[in-house]
Amino acid sequence: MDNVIGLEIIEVVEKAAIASARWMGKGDKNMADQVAVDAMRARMNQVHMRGRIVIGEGERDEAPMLYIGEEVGICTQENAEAFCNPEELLEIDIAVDPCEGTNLCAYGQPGSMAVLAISEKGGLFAAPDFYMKKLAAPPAAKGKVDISKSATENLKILSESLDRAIDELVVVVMKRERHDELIQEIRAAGARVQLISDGDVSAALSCAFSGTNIHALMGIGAAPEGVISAAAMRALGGHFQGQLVYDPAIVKTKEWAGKTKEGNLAQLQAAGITDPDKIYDAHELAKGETVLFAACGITPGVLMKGVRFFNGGARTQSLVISTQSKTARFVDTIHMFEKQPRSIQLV
Ligand SMILES: O=C(COP(=O)(O)O)[C@@H](O)[C@H](O)[C@H](O)[C@H](O)COP(=O)(O)O
Ligand SMILES: [Mn+2]
Ligand SMILES: [Mn+2]
Repeated sequence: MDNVIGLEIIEVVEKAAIASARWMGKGDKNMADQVAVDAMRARMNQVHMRGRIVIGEGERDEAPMLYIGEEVGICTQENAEAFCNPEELLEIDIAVDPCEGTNLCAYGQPGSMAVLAISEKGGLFAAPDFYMKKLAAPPAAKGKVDISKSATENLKILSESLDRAIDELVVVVMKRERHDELIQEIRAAGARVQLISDGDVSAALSCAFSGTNIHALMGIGAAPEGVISAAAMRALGGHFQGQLVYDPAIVKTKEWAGKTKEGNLAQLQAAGITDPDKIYDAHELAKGETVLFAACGITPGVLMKGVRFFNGGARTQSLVISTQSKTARFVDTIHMFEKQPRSIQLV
């Protein structure tokens, strides 16, 4: 799978990132999202694969999305039988977030990116559009920290695993009312908190690389983003655990204000989730034999630069991670928009 689509999926995230970046700083998060969705879909439909979207995104906040169950790939085009034999093409499942951090993009803030994860059919957990409690940590702490332990206990374990004092640890937490106590606890334990408004995929991913000065992600974000983060963390050998959250009183968001715990539990049951309290590790959320992850920076982030436009083109930076080739590949691309570019700029 790696060789066949590895290179093509770089372009899928690049196209989405470029489209979204044109709306960077314009204050319109839906447009930033919509153009990324359209660009991702268009490029995906040229890839030689039989793909199925298992995680789209947007139901929760009614954002534009690639639909769950949507089929993508070259064989979904009109007259496809004239130039491809579906039986010969790879059947794969895809989790996408064409613009992860729509607010970040709309308001010109760091950390938004176009992102996707791919595995063979059945290889990715088809997470419902719920919330998820998450714990991400560096490879050295994998299997040692535990989402069922308190933040204080996990910080002690992290400190031992990384051989650094607790006050040398930085934990990323989303700035949300639901995290007020968690933030207090982390600070009381002596660690430092980096608050983010959005973009917890980037935060989870950053934990896997030493040198980012991010040592853990704690707290509750969205479940679809949890699966995408898990795919990357599995391939990188980092720690990732997730647990669905179904109680609106814990989540404390206006989106869930009208929901009930009982209603949410019934929804999970209907989705085939028999144990709503299950703690999933990265290998369960992204269990396929081969897992690919690709991201392209929209705005500048910890790991990737954002899209930089010049007259007639743009430069992007992407990251492709593969369990098959055991690589984390940073890809730097200059895109030429005109047939005869006037100049190709190293921006
Ligand atoms: O920041 C995020 C928003 O993603 P997007 O809608 O694609 O721009 C994600 O990283 C978070 O995981 C998540 O969606 C967020 O935490 C949801 O929580 P809330 O904003 O409190 O509803
Ligand atoms: Mn997102
Ligand atoms: Mn998004």
